[in-house]
Amino acid sequence: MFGIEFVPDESVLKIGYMAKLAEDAGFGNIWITDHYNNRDVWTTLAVLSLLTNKISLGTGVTNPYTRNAAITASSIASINELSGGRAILGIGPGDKATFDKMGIDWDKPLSRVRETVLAIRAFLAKEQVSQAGFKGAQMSFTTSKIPIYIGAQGPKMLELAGAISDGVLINASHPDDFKFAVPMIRAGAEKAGRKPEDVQVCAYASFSADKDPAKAVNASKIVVAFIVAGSPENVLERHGIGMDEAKAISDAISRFDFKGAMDGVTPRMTEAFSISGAPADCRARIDELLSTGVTQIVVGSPIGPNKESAIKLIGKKVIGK
Ligand SMILES: C[C@H](OP(=O)(O)OC[C@@H](O)[C@@H](O)[C@@H](O)Cn1c2nc(=O)[nH]c(=O)c-2cc2ccc(O)cc21)C(=O)N[C@@H](CCC(=O)N[C@@H](CCC(=O)O)C(=O)O)C(=O)O
Repeated sequence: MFGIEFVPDESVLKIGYMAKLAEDAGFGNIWITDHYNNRDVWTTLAVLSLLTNKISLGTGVTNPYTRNAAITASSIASINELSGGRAILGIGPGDKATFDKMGIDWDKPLSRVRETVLAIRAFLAKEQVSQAGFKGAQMSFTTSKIPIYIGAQGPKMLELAGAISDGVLINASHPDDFKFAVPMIRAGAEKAGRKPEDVQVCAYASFSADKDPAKAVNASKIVVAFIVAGSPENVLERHGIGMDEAKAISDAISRFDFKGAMDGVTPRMTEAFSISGAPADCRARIDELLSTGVTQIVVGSPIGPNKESAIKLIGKKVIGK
């Protein structure tokens, strides 16, 4: 199964046009990111509900801090009704950097995700909800079942996702990251008495495809730079990337010296943090990921040097392969 990520940092109608392209190219899911400074994720999903016919539509990912469980339940149920049952809720603990700017105290993210997912499930089942601080709140409408996926990287979040979610969206592109993550998801599912195969494992990867592999790799550099700058030490170590190299990139980013940051991106970093190159290169990496237990590839930013031609190329030469 192939998904595709769109970041609503351009007009919603432009995203709608690309969503239709993706549906026609054979993608099965669309994931819309949720950050306060971009177009609103729910407005975007509503427009996509009307512009597409069969592709699933999800938040990739929202969070439990900027909207409470009742509002998120109402929003995803409205999208599900509007799209004829194609909605998926993707929810993660959110971005600390973003919350710092919003003055939101990122306290107990693990517990907050757990209690929010369980409350949303109760709202969607039209129950009277008196958990997570609610006092008998209840939805006035229901729709068909909505899968709930969790965006996770850390060990405890991965285990939690295995225990309570229908799928896990993991920001990673390399088999070594999934050899680390999949056993934790499975352990979480087994501890909760679930079958591990009931939990979809999605490689939410930085992806860049082009007939010219060098052009594809070059287009991925800015995204890889941000991933390197934001990666915890244990992940950098796993890929043999030095803290000093990562710090040089993160310093360049904080100076808004994006060219300097991209110049600091090495082939090892591109290999570790993106799926990029010609279609055959991408397909080879995908096959490696599938062998680790990954069940869905999410084609994330930048998609390619030219988004529209990359969507068509991936449809023909990667999905269609
Ligand atoms: C909170 C954090 O979890 P994490 O899994 O590393 O979260 C990293 C990301 O998944 C998270 O930031 C996501 O929201 C990022 N994210 C997005 N975040 C956004 O805000 N918007 C997006 O659009 C978005 C997209 C996205 C797509 C895929 C994906 O995988 C992640 C994405 C963590 O530290 N986890 C620890 C647990 C920490 C812990 O134990 N906390 C305890 C106690 C801690 C304390 O006492 O404070 C608790 O919360 O109860 C762990 O898993 O081991």
